[in-house]
Amino acid sequence: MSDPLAPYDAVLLLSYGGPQGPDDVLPFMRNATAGRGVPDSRLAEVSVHYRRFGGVSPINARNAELLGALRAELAARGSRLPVAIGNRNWHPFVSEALRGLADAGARRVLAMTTAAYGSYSGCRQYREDLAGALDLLAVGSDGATGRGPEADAAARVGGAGGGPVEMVVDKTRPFYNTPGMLRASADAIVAAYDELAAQGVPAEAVHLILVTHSIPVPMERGSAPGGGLGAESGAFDPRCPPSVPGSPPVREPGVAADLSTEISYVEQHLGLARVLLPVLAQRLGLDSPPDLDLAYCSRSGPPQARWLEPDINDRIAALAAAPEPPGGIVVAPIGFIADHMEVVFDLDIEARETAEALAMPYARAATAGTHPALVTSLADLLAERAAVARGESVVPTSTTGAGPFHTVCPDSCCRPSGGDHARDHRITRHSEEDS
Ligand SMILES: CC1=C(CCC(=O)O)c2cc3nc(cc4[nH]c(cc5[nH]c(cc1n2)c(C)c5CCC(=O)O)c(CCC(=O)O)c4C)C(CCC(=O)O)=C3C
Ligand SMILES: [Fe+2]
Repeated sequence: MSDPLAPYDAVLLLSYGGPQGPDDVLPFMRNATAGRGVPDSRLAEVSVHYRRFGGVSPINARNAELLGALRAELAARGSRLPVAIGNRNWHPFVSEALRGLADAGARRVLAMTTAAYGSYSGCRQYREDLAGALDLLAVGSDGATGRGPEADAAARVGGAGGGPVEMVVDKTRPFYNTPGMLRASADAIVAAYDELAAQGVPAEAVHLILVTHSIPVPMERGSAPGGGLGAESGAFDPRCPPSVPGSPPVREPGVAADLSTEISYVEQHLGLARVLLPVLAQRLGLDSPPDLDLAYCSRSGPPQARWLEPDINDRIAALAAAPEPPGGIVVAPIGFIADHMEVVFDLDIEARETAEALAMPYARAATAGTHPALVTSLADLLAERAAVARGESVVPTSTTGAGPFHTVCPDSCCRPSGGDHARDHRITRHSEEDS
């Protein structure tokens, strides 16, 4: 019997990666900031966050848990495909993961990111990582020496890996608008409200702040399939040449793609918020939904660059200074699916300290993690993408009414900045059947 995820022969979870010990911190930080205009002062500051946790990022353990849960769910659905993890900035790198899958016989891989929302960082940049890894694979290297042109060249000369392999990798759509994401977020926020209630702060007195990773304003403008606000008209920007020379435009078999409904990084969050808030009102017995309040954490980049605001700490301070301050604050990191460094440092340490200094009761909602509803939705998304690859008709579901996001990334998807085509890099090619 064929695998439910056929025609794919392997699944790859794409993630950011993080240091596994003190000696990894600096090289990891160099990878994470290489060529990205992050000042040395910020590199030093974030390195201290990692050292505070013994140089071990929590992201590796969280990703291992997700990998385990996804493997179990796929096995329960009758799939025998290997499921691996590959990271952008630390071992196992995407190149190492693909080499491992290739050595096990995989030639057509289905990739899914741990990023729930589409943006350059969460979508296109992973496709660039894949393109680089596929290049290494094609010349016969395992890429174990890491990223960057020099490392790549060294890996090629060293030839540590097996022989050259041609592989095709496809990627699933963002999953912020799946039922699992909604369910997991609602459960976590209700639990955080309960935590404050136990401290004597009733739900009516709580102010909810949804939090996500800040990104540069130009990246926000580029963060939609049509090239975002930077594109002049239409879903596809005719000025943007195919990223892979000679590749035909991407078409989705069986999917009536209305890309005009595709929305930017911020709009994706607001879309989830708009369906989440009424669910919360109902679950918490509130007369009206909590206010829609989205704040940002983990700003990076030089001080003069514009990033999405308000910062979560500034937002807490503003609420505390309001004429009628709330009785307590629930901070819900809906932008992240796991408790990695941005959550355990920026929210559990920094933002909590801000709230405590202002005598503001504070509870941080859990991330979705391995919530069974999320794992179900992730497996559904893999199945959906496999059906598209088989040429079957699929109707992608969306809880937000604003999607569904494209199942196959259009060429113009998630640019680093709204109008800056010169910065477009090579991205992975899709398989023949999709184009
Ligand atoms: C949108 C987004 C997500 C969510 C989507 C996704 O999950 O992918 C995300 C996740 C993560 N970001 C992470 C870590 C870092 N991000 C950095 C820097 C940056 N992030 C950016 C954006 C995002 N980042 C951007 C625009 C930069 C500026 C430089 C650049 O344009 O790339 C830096 C450099 C130092 C700094 O400037 O903070 C670090 C160390 C970790 C791992 C945490 C751990 O170890 O537990 C994770 C999951
Ligand atoms: Fe980041």
